[in-house]
Amino acid sequence: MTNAIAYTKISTDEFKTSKLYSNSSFFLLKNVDLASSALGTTVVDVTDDFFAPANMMLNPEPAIYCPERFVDTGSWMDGWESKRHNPTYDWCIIKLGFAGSFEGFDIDTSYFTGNQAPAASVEGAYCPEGDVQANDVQWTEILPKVVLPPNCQNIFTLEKTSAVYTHLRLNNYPDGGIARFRAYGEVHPTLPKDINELVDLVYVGHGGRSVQVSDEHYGPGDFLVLPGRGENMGDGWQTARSRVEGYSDFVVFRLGAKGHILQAEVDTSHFKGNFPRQIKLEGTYSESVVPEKDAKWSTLVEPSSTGAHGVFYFNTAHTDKVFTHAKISIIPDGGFKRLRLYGIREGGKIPTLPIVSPSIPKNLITAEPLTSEAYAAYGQVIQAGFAEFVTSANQGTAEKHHQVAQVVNNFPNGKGKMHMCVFHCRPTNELPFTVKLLERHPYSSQAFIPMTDNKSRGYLAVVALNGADDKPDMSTLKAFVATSKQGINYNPGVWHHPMVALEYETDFAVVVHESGVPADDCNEVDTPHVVVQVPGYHIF
Ligand SMILES: NC(=O)N[C@@H](O)C(=O)O
Repeated sequence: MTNAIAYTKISTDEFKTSKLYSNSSFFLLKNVDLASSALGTTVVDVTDDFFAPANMMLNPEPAIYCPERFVDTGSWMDGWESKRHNPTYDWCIIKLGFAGSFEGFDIDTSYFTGNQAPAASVEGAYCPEGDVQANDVQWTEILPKVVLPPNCQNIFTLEKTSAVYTHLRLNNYPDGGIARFRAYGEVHPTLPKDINELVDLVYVGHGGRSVQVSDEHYGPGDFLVLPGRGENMGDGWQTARSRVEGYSDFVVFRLGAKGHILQAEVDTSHFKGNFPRQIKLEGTYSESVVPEKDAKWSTLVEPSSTGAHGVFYFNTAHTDKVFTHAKISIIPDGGFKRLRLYGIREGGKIPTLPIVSPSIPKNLITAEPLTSEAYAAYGQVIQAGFAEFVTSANQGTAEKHHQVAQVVNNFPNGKGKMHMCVFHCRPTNELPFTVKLLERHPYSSQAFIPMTDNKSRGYLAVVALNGADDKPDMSTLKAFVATSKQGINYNPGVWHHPMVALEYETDFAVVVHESGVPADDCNEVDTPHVVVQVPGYHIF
């Protein structure tokens, strides 16, 4: 169907002041690149991407060029590149992370100099469910066939906003390479039907958009409201270093829906040396896209500290008020990964406060520091300084801390033999850590004693007592963070997770009795999944 929208091709310089990019109040909102993989957009199907995979077009990072790099199909290219001599044309169907309407496109042929796609067009389809390639799905041309010079951005603004689509089809005439495909527009918000449901009012999928940013030197303010928690610091908002006394950076968001803001979540994941010393949150009500200069701002969260690589929750003031915009300030500068503003839309029923953040998994426990007292029901901590009986030893050159742990052999008929071994443990790369199984040694205690070269952040001990059904009693599940100066001894029959070393490879000397009969030496069971967050590590 060809009812393409009239368009204007603009230069790269004009882009920064065009409606596609500018977040000044003169133009419409700064548009978001709905084709970005950062929004969850993916390639559904492509006719051919022999030289380079189509999904690379969706990478939010700019394309790069590595002329010296070759792969088995030819030159390595950063983008989509189909093979030569297509008698008709290639196409690529992408499923948008969020349905949206469009203001323009950038079909970027950077670094494709003799193998670029000479021409392209863009179509859209609205197919929230089912197969977008089914015969009854209607595809509408949004951008007609346009010429693509090599090695440059090709930016097209539409004379009017397109309809709302869930999928785009990029047609590549007849074949060749496209480095990046940007589809600038606005998310078509999908908010829960139940107005009393707690929602993240600033989330991009709910229509949240940045409308003013003081500085986004290293990463755009929009990144704060993207899905997920990103992969690294590049997925967050980050400013330049300020050198002015009393300075602070900020982002003003227009909420996806006006409402009561009840709790703020600030995620500083991967911001380990540049997280904000403090944050401040304000709200206002304005019918304008960008609040007026004299807008009245209410302080929802007074300047409050954050920290490295973590998630911080702040209950807000003025929960009775309805806001249309929120302003998050970072003092003095820096950056963080995500901002969530949990609230109730105007007209909805405000729940009992404070709320429990919906981002905290229901099956979450937090690891606590390992101490003899806290661990007593499960076994003993092997460390100096806590024994009841200490004597001088080694001609006065040492102290002997007596009987810090009970080494127990309950094997019947003397079947168990004491063994010492070493566990060389690689650190977990999964934090928060999900417990899915536990093990026990029915007849023997088991001691783990770290032997580190001081490169250890310690380890995680997850334990549970035995239940009446002879399975782990999950109500007694606890998680402890042990330092590299603490050993741990599991009492016979105490359920525990296999060793979880943190951050560095760690060797453990292990003392246990074994009979050589597997069922008597160790039992392992699957458990309901429990998420363990470890303070100071990547946490929810
Ligand atoms: N990527 C790549 O090698 N492309 C060229 O070989 C070509 O366009 O055929």
